[in-house]
Amino acid sequence: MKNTTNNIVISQLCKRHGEKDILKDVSFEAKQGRITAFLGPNGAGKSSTLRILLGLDRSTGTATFGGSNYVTFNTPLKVVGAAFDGIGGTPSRRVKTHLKIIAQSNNISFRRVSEVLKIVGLSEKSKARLGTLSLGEGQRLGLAVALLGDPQYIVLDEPTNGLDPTGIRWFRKFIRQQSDMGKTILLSSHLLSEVEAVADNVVIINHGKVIATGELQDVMKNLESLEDVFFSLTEEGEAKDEDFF
Ligand SMILES: Nc1ncnc2c1ncn2[C@@H]1O[C@H](COP(=O)(O)OP(=O)(O)OP(=O)(O)O)[C@@H](O)[C@H]1O
Repeated sequence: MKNTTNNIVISQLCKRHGEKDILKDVSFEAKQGRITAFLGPNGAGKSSTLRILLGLDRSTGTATFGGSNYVTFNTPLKVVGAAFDGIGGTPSRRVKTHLKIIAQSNNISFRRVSEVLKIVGLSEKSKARLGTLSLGEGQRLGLAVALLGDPQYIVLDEPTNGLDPTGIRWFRKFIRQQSDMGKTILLSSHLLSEVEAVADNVVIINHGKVIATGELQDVMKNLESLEDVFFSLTEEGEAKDEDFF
């Protein structure tokens, strides 16, 4: 039986920038062994929530991994693997060196570097310079970094951006394998079709407010697609953001 204590719990996050409330009492859970998609149109508040979860920004409310704040972890990569847009690092640095530097900072064995490169299909690029990687290869490298410490929690911001159809198919299989291993997975997306293909649970956010949450099947109940759910739950017109599809 799967342990259910390794959950990501977001509770009552409120965040204001100037006059604007960008997060309004955001609460939800991502459960162990499940893929939870955090879905919403551009500007809905997804990245802001994930940044708070990863200790990169502050707010009221709490955001925890198995009951602990990200900032309390001494070697965070061994607990949480996260991938955001961009891979960082100097463009002239080689892929393997990049991973070794990150591994060293978290007390992770260099042996793990070759392992994660193999998992994400980048072994042949280990000597390539970061600046020469394609967008999709950069995404894979971001996933390699996330996996370095073999973490329980995986948090990914728009992980399929820049991937071609083969890459997207690969990603779906990859992330399912990770959840089957009992990992807790939270990924953000503004693409409904992507979420429908990969998620067990879904949390929909719009204008900084969670408007639906639950098992994908339940949220979709009696509706043909998440597009219908989204339009049925948001104000007509306002939510019709072409970029959402
Ligand atoms: N530092 C900041 N100062 C002012 N406003 C901000 C700041 N950071 C975010 N915002 C605003 O907060 C809202 C939510 O932004 P956020 O990046 O969280 O959205 P998102 O759902 O991740 O969107 P996308 O899909 O486009 O990445 C947006 O209206 C954005 O302009």
